[in-house]
Amino acid sequence: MLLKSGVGYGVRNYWEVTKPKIWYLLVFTALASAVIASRISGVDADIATWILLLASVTAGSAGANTVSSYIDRDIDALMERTKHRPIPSKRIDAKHALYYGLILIAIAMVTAGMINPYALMLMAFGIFDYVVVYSKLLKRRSSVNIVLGGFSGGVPALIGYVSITLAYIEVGIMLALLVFLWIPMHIWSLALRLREDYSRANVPMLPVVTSTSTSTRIIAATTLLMVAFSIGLAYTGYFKYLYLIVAGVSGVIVTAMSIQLLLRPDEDKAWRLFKFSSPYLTVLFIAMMVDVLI
Ligand code: HEM
Ligand SMILES: CC(C)=CCC/C(C)=C/CC/C(C)=C/COP(=O)(O)OP(=O)(O)O
Repeated sequence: MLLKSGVGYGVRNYWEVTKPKIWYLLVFTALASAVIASRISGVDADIATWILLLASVTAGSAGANTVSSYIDRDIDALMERTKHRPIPSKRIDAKHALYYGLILIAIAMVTAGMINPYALMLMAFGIFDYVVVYSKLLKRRSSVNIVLGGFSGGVPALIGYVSITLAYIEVGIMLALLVFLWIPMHIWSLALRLREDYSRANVPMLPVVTSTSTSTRIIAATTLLMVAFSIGLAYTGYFKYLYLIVAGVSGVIVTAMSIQLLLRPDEDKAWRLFKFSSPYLTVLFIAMMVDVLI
């Protein structure tokens, strides 16, 4: 029975406004990067660092998503995909959501600062890039909004890495870059499937402002670039054969899906590529973690 009033109802709404199904993976990339950092460098962080990392990236992602939901409340009300969210559906007062998001961001900054200055600086950058650069400045103005806004997506992985060590920092940067390169396939396949929705809200996502053939060509090209980079990671000497096999097999699958979308574009193929994108990234990070742990 879905609660329609009372404490449980409020808690559910304040949980939902943070877009938890998104930040689960953001937090996972941060923790996975921290495990990789720990094993590659041999640094054994204390439990407090792990708890602070979990708290800061969860609060930072949840807070940034909540503030972006406040910023996007007008366009969210116009899109089928988002109009039932807590703010447009008036289950949470917009201003209350803003204050809530800002409190979460404050918690993220304090806990990141308790880890080290690098985590704090990266947290500030990641939140600024997503809330200000992407949500406030670019999302409604530029068809390449996710390029500059995409840096934020890779930041949790880098925060996870620097929370443990700066040794072999190139690995942390490569993990963040992998996420960054993954974003175009992730969002542009969704935007292709929901182009009418985005068009109604005047959000110039690339598939809205370009033809289907152009956007599917760009999706296929960015997917190939991401797959090549992911397989290249296997030859850096930090990971072993399991990751190479997983990156190879999953890379072939996601490449085939993007080429199928290019050759015979339709909404189902776009949706399937979008839905495959998150498990794909998850599996890559799991394989890297297992490779450094065994
Ligand atoms: C600028 C960068 C990004 C944009 C514009 C973006 C956009 C989106 C959008 C519009 C959705 C659908 C949300 C919904 O309808 O509930 C979504 C889902 C999701 N995003 Fe992203 N995303 C970005 C980066 C990321 C990053 C970096 C991660 C994690 C590393 C991520 C993880 C997810 C997950 C797990 C979902 C749910 C997927 C599903 O429902 O199967 N996103 N994203
Ligand atoms: C360091 C740190 C914590 C950084 C924050 C990283 C972060 C929250 C990235 C979120 C990326 C994302 C899911 C965007 C959703 O786009 P959208 O707002 O266009 O999606 P929507 O249309 O579903 O609202």
